[in-house]
Amino acid sequence: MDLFSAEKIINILPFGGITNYHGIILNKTQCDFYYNTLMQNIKWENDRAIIFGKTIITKRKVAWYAESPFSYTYSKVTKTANIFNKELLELKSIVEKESGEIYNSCLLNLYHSGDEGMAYHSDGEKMLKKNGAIASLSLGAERKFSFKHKENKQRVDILLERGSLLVMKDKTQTNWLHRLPPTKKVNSPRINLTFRTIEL
Ligand SMILES: O=C(O)CCC(=O)C(=O)O
Ligand SMILES: [Fe+2]
Repeated sequence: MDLFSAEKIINILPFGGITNYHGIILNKTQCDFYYNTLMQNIKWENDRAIIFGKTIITKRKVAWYAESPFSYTYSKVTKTANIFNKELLELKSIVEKESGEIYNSCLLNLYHSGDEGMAYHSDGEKMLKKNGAIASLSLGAERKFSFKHKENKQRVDILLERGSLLVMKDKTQTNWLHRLPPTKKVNSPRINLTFRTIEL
């Protein structure tokens, strides 16, 4: 984070956590380049989710990348992380500079259209550093993102612009759920990268 960009960073949560919206941090050329390259080069896989005790395959695709090939268990399946490629290392460095935090892994999501989203959850897995920052970078279609407070159900919505950065930290995951609602208004793909710190 540099002194000149500090003024446009805002905490969008009224209480119970810090989630800073940094606005657009990538220019159009960078957005196009990374969107196209990641679409081609990432080892996208279908994701699994457990709904009412049944494992289903989601249309949304995912991929885990990290500094080292650590194993992780997700929806009862153990997988091994891919190693960061050149483009992910470049984006990690940009995001680290902008957020003032360091990350060692990245979960990527590919939503082919507005039909695909992600249900309310918080990212509090045991492997994640407690109250560590999660930095979310958006490419492709703009989508609405929603927070809901776990106790009083208060909602906060934000539009995640192309090339923008949202950093969830402090008590955000303890007190708030978040989701990417499906929408009829979008019919082009979105790629989201969430940089995280895994305790290895
Ligand atoms: O797609 C997004 O903007 C958020 C994804 C997310 O919440 C997650 O991967 O945990
Ligand atoms: Fe999440």
